[in-house]
Parts: sequence; structure tokens; C-alpha cells
Amino acid sequence: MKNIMIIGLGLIGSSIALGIKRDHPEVKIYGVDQEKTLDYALKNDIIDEKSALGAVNQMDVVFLATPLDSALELIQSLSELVFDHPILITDTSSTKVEILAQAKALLTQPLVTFVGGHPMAGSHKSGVHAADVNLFENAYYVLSQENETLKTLLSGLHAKFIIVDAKEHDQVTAQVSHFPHIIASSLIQQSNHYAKNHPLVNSLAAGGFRDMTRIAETNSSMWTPILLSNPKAIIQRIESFKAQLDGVSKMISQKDEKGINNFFDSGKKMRQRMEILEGRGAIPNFYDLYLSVPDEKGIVLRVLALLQDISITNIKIYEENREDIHGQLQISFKNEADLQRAKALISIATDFKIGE
Ligand SMILES: NC(=O)C1=CN([C@@H]2O[C@H](COP(=O)(O)OP(=O)(O)OC[C@H]3O[C@@H](n4cnc5c(N)ncnc54)[C@H](O)[C@@H]3O)[C@@H](O)[C@H]2O)C=CC1
Ligand SMILES: O=C(O)C(=O)Cc1ccc(O)cc1
Repeated sequence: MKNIMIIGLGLIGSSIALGIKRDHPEVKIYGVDQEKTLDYALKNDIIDEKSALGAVNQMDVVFLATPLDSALELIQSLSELVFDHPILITDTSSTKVEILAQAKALLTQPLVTFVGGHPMAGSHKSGVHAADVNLFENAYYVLSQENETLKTLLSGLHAKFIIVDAKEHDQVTAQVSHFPHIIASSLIQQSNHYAKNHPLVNSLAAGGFRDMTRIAETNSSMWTPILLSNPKAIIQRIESFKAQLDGVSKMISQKDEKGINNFFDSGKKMRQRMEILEGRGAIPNFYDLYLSVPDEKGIVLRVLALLQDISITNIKIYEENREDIHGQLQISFKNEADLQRAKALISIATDFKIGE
């Protein structure tokens, strides 16, 4: 397992590269992407060498970390090469049925093993500049079959490997990943159209709106192939959601106060139950601390100094100071225990209001 090629050094490919290097500095990582991406990756020690598809026969493991449509084409190209030693090929695509079918149909040489992969963490950011060695920490990493070589190679990602059947994977991710991206983009577009006659929309949109629409900032080159690759399951989720919205609409028009109360109470209970689940899956930032801090110089550093012994996974600073936003600082932790320790430290040392 000496030579690893990563094709596609965007958010996922470059974060995987950093994760591999963390535990396996001995392996050599070759990158394939556009020249300027490779320059950046080389300069920032994300890869060890620039490479090209033609060098694939010298590799032990190859990652396809491009958008799904390119990954499908790459499998076609790889199938045309003749391999003279065992090679493991894996991908990171957000759907699994189509790519596994493509690999099964085309990667038929006995020396080639294909294992489907999908790290269930990411962000709306893209590209090599967003590389993050901690991106996959504690997240599930779906594999289509057991493969110790891959798990060992990826140990530095600190992810949790899970074997999932491709069809089941695509149905579940339609619900919790693909469909939410459609909702986020729809919500932004609906509001944008509305703002034409109601310009206040842009000023009054608050924290809830921001939370709901963060993932609308994502990339069409990534999401278009995902939706086209998983049509049945996604359309089913859309239809079921329409029925849910119709139900709410009906309760409102019938002034069904009890029904509306139940609707929100059940949603709240379900969300809270999800938060205490051990595995956090693709839902990031569950262990969040929301802090209202005064608008003073050095305030962020002061908070960070208080939390210096606790591992922080993400920090967001909101500049707006409105009552309906949780607070100006959002700090994310890896687990509930760290979050509670942080809350205790902050309340002892400051009078900053801790949000719910
Ligand atoms: N962004 C996310 O949160 C997650 C994405 N994924 C999946 O991982 C894959 C990669 O996603 P990201 O890293 O976010 O995308 P990205 O847009 O950040 O990076 C994709 C990279 O692939 C390169 N590329 C495209 N076609 C190529 C080709 N034929 N040869 C070489 N390089 C090529 C692009 O230049 C770009 O640098 C996608 O299939 C996506 O569905 C999986 C989990 C999370
Ligand atoms: O930004 C987010 O919260 C995500 O939902 C990240 C994500 C995007 C695509 C995937 O296939 C898996 C995870």
C-alpha cells in the first residue's frame, strides 16, 4: 500500500489525502486534477506528487473523488487499461447503486477490486482550499463491502466505517441528504422571488432561515448528477413531503390548534431524540454552543482561551446582533461531554448568555 492516487482534489479528495497522511506518512499520494489545483495541493502538502491518469498502473489504491458523472466516466477509462498487479479502486460519490453497477459491468479484470465508498460528512464548501483533516472525524464512512486495506489506509480520518447495501444507502441518503439540499435551494429561491415585491425579506431573514439554507450554497456540478442518479427515491421523498405540507396547510385553514401543537411537539421530540443518538451521521454540528458575546476586541480569543483544553470542531462568528439569532458565536464540539464542559467553563468565567 505504498502508492495512492486521488483523482479529484476538491473538498473530499484533499481532505481524504490529509487524513491518510496523518496516520500513514509513509504512503506516497499522487494527485490528479486541474493544474492549478495540483499546484496548490503540492504546495500545501496535501499530495506528494502531481500525476495523471496514465500513471494509474503504478498505483496500489485509486480514489475517485470527482463529481459522480466524472467518476462514472473515469471507471470507463480505467476499464480500458490493462493492470499488471492488484489494484484497489474506490470512490466517494454520494450515490452508490449506479457507480457499483458501472464498476461491476466494466472493472472485470481479476486484479481489480472495486469498493464503493461514501464519507457521510462534508460541507457546502468545495475545492482544494476547503481541505480539512478533521472533516470526517466521528462521521460514518459507508463502504459497499468489507475491506481491511481501505479501512487501515483511512484510519487517520477518524471516521466510523459501516457496510451498507447500495440500494438501502441510496434510499436513506435520498431522505437525509439529497432531499434536504432540494429543500434548502427551494427555500432560498422562493424567498428570492418573494423579495421582489417584499424587499424586507432580506433584512428580516433570521437564524432559522440561515440554518435551513446553508446547504443551498453547494455546487450544481456535484448535485445535478446526484439527483439524476437517484431519481426514484428522491421523487418519492418529494411527494411524501408535499403530502406533509398539505396536512399542515389543512390544519391551519381548519384552525386545528391541537393538531398544529402536536405537529410541532412531535417534531421537537424527534429532533431531540436524534441529537442524543450515538452516531451523528451526516448531520454536522449537533454539539453546538451558542454564545451571545459583547462586541469587543479580542472576545473570540478570550472564549477560545477558556476552551483551550477542549477539542473544537468548528467555530462560526455571526456579526449581526439580533434577538432572533442564537448568539454571535457558534462553537461546535465532538460530543455531549465536551459541550457540557465548555458550557460549565464559560458560565464560571463569564456572564455571557448561553443560548439553547
Ligand atoms: N461536498 C460534500 O459535502 C460531499 C461530497 N461527496 C462526493 O464526493 C465527490 C467530490 O465532491 P467534492 O470534493 O465536494 O467536490 P469538489 O467540487 O470540491 O471537487 C471535485 C474535484 O474533482 C475535480 N475533477 C472533476 N472531474 C475530474 C476529472 N475527470 N479528473 C480529475 N479531476 C476531476 C475538480 O476539478 C474538483 O477539484 C462527489 O461525488 C460528491 O458527491 C461525498 C460526501 C460529501
Ligand atoms: O453540508 C452538509 O451538511 C452536508 O450535507 C454534507 C454532505 C453532502 C453530500 C454528501 O454526500 C454527504 C454529506
